[in-house]
Amino acid sequence: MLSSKFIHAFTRQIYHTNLITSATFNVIKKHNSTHTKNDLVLVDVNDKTGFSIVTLNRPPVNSLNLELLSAFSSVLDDLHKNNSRGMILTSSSSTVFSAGLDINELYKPDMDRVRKFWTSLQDCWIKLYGSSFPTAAAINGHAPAGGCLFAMCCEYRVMLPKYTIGLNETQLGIVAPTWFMATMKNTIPLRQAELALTLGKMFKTDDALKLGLIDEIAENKEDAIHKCEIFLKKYQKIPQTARALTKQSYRKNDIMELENNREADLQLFFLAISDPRVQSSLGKYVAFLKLKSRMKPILEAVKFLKGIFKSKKKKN
Ligand SMILES: CC/C=C\C/C=C\C/C=C\C/C=C/C(=O)SCCNC(=O)CCNC(=O)[C@H](O)C(C)(C)COP(=O)(O)OP(=O)(O)OC[C@H]1O[C@@H](n2cnc3c(N)ncnc32)[C@H](O)[C@@H]1OP(=O)(O)O
Repeated sequence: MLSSKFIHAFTRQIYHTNLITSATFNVIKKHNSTHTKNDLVLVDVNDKTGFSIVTLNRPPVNSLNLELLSAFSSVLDDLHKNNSRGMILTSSSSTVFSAGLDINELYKPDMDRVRKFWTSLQDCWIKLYGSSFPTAAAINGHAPAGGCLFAMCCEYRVMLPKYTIGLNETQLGIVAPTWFMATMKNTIPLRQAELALTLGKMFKTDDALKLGLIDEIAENKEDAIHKCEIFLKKYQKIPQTARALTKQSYRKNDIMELENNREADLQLFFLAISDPRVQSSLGKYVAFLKLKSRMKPILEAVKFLKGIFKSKKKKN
């Protein structure tokens, strides 16, 4: 009953998007690139392929706060309305794809804002994981937690060498929501997902490839985007509605589970972040991140000096 209702709704939605005239799409094409409020998310449409490159642009680490999530959510709406031919998700940072949820939204939160924040995150996940258009992630930097989640929502992942990706929540003393877990279960083998989730494991690029958490390794960002384009082009020969319905049917149980329990999920989140032990873990983590950031110049100076000593030793 539920599934036929769901398929029916999605079929209507997809037929609806197919019927949207190309006029709306041309508006985007003509301008070629569109930027959201505050430029937190940049959108560039490739005239030749019709693929949109969506760039998360919140320096320094693209941590996902309410404003970034709201901007991303409306970009996903636009792509859907404009019957996008495909999306490539990437980052404007040279070392971080996304640092995941902004810890400042979770630590000592303002309850009004945190409700909007969590609802926006739910919106983004439902729209991205269930998108009718095909998606690929060009992971040009570290992708912990929420960063990994958004990459896993895409159907294909290309990552640059020597970065890390994973759902590390347990390391922070928090529990990944069930829909985060479901997304990982849809990406890597079940047992590996359980181990990765309970250990809060971050995988280096090579290991992520072996595990199937990513699909390819690229030399640099341009190469990653190119590889994503090659993937998206494969769908050009496949009838659009059949492809979209297959994807959405495949993911529908996970999506319906959240759709039907959004308020309960929100309440569970409130309960979790109100727990003094969770707040204490988050507080320690915020302090650790700040300390690490401040120590960076010292660590870099030590590395530099070590290099000089090493080269002097070699000469002698
Ligand atoms: C039933 C439910 C139970 C419990 C629910 C409760 C909560 C569960 C909800 C959801 C699950 C959580 C999902 C998440 O996404 S949590 C976020 C996890 N993210 C991380 O652990 C990443 C932390 N960051 C890093 O590891 C590094 O920053 C990174 C590798 C990404 C980049 O390293 P780099 O050396 O390039 O930069 P840094 O010097 O470390 O950072 C620069 C700057 O940015 C600040 N920063 C970093 N990450 C975050 C973040 N996630 N949020 C906010 N701010 C962040 C860092 O402090 C530095 O700031 P400053 O000190 O001002 O320079």
